Amino acid sequence: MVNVGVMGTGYVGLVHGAVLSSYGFRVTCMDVDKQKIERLNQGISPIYEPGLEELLQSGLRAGNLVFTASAQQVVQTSDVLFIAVGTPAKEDGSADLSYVWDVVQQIGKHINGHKVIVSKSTMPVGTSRSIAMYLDGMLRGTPYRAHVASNPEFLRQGKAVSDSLSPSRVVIGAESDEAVQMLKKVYATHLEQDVPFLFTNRETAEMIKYASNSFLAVKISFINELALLSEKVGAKIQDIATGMGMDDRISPHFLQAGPGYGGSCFPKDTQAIVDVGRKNGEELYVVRAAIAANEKQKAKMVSKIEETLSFDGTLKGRTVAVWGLTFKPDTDDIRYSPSYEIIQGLLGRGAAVKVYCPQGMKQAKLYWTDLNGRIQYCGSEAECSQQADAIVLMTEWEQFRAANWEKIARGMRGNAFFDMRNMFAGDASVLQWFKYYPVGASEYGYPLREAQ
Ligand SMILES: NC(=O)c1ccc[n+]([C@@H]2O[C@H](COP(=O)([O-])OP(=O)(O)OC[C@H]3O[C@@H](n4cnc5c(N)ncnc54)[C@H](O)[C@@H]3O)[C@@H](O)[C@H]2O)c1
Ligand SMILES: O=c1ccn([C@@H]2O[C@H](COP(=O)(O)OP(=O)(O)O[C@H]3O[C@H](CO)[C@@H](O)[C@H](O)[C@H]3O)[C@@H](O)[C@H]2O)c(=O)[nH]1
Repeated sequence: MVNVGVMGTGYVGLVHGAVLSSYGFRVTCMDVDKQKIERLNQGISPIYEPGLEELLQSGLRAGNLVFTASAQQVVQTSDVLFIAVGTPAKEDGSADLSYVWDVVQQIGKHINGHKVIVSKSTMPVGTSRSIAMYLDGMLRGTPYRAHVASNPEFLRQGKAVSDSLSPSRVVIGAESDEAVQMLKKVYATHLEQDVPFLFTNRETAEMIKYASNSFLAVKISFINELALLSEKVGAKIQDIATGMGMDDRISPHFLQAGPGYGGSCFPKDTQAIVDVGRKNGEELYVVRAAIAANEKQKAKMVSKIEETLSFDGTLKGRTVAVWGLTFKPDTDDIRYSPSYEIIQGLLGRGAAVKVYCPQGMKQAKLYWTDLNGRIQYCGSEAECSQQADAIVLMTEWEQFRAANWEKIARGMRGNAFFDMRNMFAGDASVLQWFKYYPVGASEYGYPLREAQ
């Protein structure tokens, strides 16, 4: 049986390690964050991800999932090592590969046999080859070999466990038989399940990851720009997306207009591919435009609220209830969430801001420290809306559907409802209580669908 090592226990490392342990592999997960490792050893997940904690606990109980802070232990007990550390954006938009190189150095230092090294982290084209060259240099004069492969990860947060159990595809960029054979063993379950596999070279695998994320970001920015136009010309963006999506070549996915994309991947990966383009003398105009349109979208959402609510060109004296801080539902991740910029925009125009999020408030208090003392954290959507002039729904958490609308509306000072996710478009049970402002349709253009 193959011994698997995972370096980095963020979303990708943890979910990948836990899923492989559920397939019966002995998996050692390593992280430099000792507190995280301590909690993981107690079966406590450091992130909110449906189904993950159960998987961690069953791996720990079965004894085939081990957490350690020792790089030596993970390197020396594993046949295959997955690199799953962060590759965040630097100030200039390029990918910060310092965590990746820390891990590679640890591998070179502790290596005690032939190993297959697999990058799951999203890395600019050429990085896997550089890692291979670096390790070859370090191992010169020893009997050991490092076979380096790229195996990008496509999981979505909030659906990470199910995406890992049933991935859309497995992409393997490998240039040695040892690496290919090892990854076929690791992914034997997916091979049996007829998950599509693509074997290619390392550069192509690295590019597929950036290409996929950039393309999805382009799709979102495209529909968001059309949403802004639709508001001006009396068209309805949801119907436009439905009509476009009826063409298989376009598909209806990733055509939900909203306040702009966020998260730990699209914003940094679009910037990183533009940076790679620039360094190679190719301007990626389409991706650059998607980034610019995303910034515009967030600013436009603030202007829309301001234009609707302001008395005297500012939002002084207005109270806004923001529902949802995470960049999407079913995660506690607030990285690059559009909520942050919308809140900043509202505060900058003088509004008082109250917030509520089912899972994101702990992280927000911890990381959005510049907002501490400037916004009021509330215990529920109803408390958040008390005496507010407007609700701004930022994240489409399912629990919002069960809100007591009459109670919420009666507890408010005003009755504006900005639905940045079009979650309640056409829903008469909600619309009867509010002046409703969706994204991508003029106020009078609704309901989009006839209320049942
Ligand atoms: N989050 C996602 O949904 C997702 C999906 C696909 C791909 N990716 C990519 O996967 C990579 C990891 O993303 P993430 O969101 O899981 O990261 P993360 O930021 O959540 O976690 C990274 C982890 O690596 C640890 N780490 C840092 N240096 C280390 C070292 N030297 N040794 C061991 N551990 C170390 C950190 O302590 C942290 O726990 C990134 O390149 C990202 O772009 C992320
Ligand atoms: O039609 C849509 C779809 C998404 N979004 C927004 O786009 C962002 C990203 O959403 P999503 O892609 O669902 O979340 P992630 O978990 O960031 O997953 C993306 O980024 C991961 C990290 O690279 C990849 O692995 C996944 O395949 C890719 O979907 C969020 O702010 C969403 O609200 C929209 O505004 N409209």
